[in-house]
Amino acid sequence: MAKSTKPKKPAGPSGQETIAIARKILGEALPPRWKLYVFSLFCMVGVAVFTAGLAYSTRLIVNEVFVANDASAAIGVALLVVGVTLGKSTFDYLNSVISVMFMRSVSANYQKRVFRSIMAKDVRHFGDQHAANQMAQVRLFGEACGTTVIGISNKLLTNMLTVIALVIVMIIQDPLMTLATAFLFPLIFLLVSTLSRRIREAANAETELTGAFFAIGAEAFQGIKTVKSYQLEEKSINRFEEAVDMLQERLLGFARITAATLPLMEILGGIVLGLFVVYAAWQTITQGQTPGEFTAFITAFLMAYQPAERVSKSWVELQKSLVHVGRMYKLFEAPIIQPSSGTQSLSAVSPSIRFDDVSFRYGEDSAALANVSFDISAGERVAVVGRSGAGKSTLIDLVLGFYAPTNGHVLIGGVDLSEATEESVRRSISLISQDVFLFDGTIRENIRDGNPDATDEQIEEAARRAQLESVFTALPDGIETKVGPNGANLSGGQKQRVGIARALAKNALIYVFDEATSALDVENERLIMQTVVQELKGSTVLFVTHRPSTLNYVDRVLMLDGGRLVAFDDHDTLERENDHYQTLFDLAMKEEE
Ligand SMILES: Nc1ncnc2c1ncn2[C@@H]1O[C@H](COP(=O)(O)OP(=O)(O)OP(=O)(O)O)[C@@H](O)[C@H]1O
Repeated sequence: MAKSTKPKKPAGPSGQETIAIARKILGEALPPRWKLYVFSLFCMVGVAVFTAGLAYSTRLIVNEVFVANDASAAIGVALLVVGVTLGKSTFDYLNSVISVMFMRSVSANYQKRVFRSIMAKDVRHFGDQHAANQMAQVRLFGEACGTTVIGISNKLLTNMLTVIALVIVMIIQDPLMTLATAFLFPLIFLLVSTLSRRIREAANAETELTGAFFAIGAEAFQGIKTVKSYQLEEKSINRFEEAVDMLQERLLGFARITAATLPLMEILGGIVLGLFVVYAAWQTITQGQTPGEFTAFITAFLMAYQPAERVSKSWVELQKSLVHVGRMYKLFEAPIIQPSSGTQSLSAVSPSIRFDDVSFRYGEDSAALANVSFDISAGERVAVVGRSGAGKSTLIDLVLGFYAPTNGHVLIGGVDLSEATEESVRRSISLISQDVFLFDGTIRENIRDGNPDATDEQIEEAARRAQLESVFTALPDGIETKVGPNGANLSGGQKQRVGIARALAKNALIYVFDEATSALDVENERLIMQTVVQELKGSTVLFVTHRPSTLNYVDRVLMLDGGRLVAFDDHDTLERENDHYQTLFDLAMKEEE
């Protein structure tokens, strides 16, 4: 289920926090790309100098050609103007290309980091968030990093350098008037900081809205058969449209704020121009100044105005990206709770399993497992049974080290899982679940995922042991058949057999079959269970099951009810000695029918 799409109205980060985030990302992103950056700086200075040169050349045009009435000077001045424009355009072009290279490189780098960081989270994190939502974060955060770095280090800098160069031209022409225009700066600062604050407040909700947009869409497509068979198209469409409208509203809000920047800046500029016309007329009449000086000043002012507008617009847009970058750092910094993060290896231990007074809660909910204690010997085969919600999957997740117990200890071969390395826990236990997940590749590649070091013969042997040979005869490319996205080209039973082959290739100490044979018919289940019993002699095997036939292959039955261990012995003894056992067993097995 996607989380609620309704965004809270969170306060954005403060200006100081924003500056700290900006410094952090620049500190990380610029040093490794310093050569490119130095070249980019060179281009920025080039753009600024040539732009100022262009403004200054208007003085020559007016004074040398028109005021002096010298047609012969026109060619020289014209060539100069073309040369200056060519220089400016060349640097502009180079600067744009470099900034795209820079931006892509930064975005790609952070997209990889965000993905890696999400992958490192424990499984609980994935239960809370839709996969599409997480992918939206990967994309949004990565792109925000690229936009931020390039926004600050290139766009802002180029425009600021250009403004400085043009202000120098203005000072050369008329220092007094330049000083008079300085009153604009506090006004611009006030305007920009007000808009920035509003953008930061608005940007916080964007990640959730974008996530909801992808999550709701993906959910409908993934569950398309359910959607169609229950005629839920309208419901899915309405949910998606609601998400689109909310995102749209937010994006329009951003657009309104950013779009307000330019007209407001223009009004300020218009006031300065009006004042300047009065001042220039007075100077010409009373002080006898030449029109060339005024033209150069006005050109420099007008030319400076554009980059100044761009500085303020980029600054306002930057606030939005910085909010996303801030959220990304929070993701990086959030502690990763690894249930097994010790130093001990499980590779040499015998595969016994001990639960020592284990309890487990999901958050504040009531205990999913309460005071469970048992010992499973190495090499034993145990069926884990119980009604729906009894705690079977939770127990298995604790054995797999996906969660750490809230109380008590889980030990494998005498080693507490909290003291074992995560890598050795993963390597020692093999899970074969009901919903087999396959990657989009060949059957061979999927089996190899169980053991990347396996030889081709070992892979084929694992396929044979999982009764896949009969499947291969029906598939044109045999073991090289492409399974499609999540095995879409295979039947449910074929997928389960590939999943079993992958687990067998792993050569683990402990095997957990979580309803793994539920999609197989009785005959195929029998064949596979015989294989499992024969081939996994040295390993400990747990079967979570609702099928009574599984009991033919196990030594003992572990029964849970309401999170408590209610029975643990061989089936016949339990039937004989435990009054509740048969009733509970029948109820648990009925759920299969
Ligand atoms: N991710 C979760 N967050 C909160 N509660 C959960 C979560 N997973 C399971 N539970 C709760 O924990 C209890 C045990 O669930 P569990 O999935 O372990 O039962 P189960 O015996 O495997 O059920 P089933 O046979 O239906 O798969 C249930 O009350 C369930 O609602």
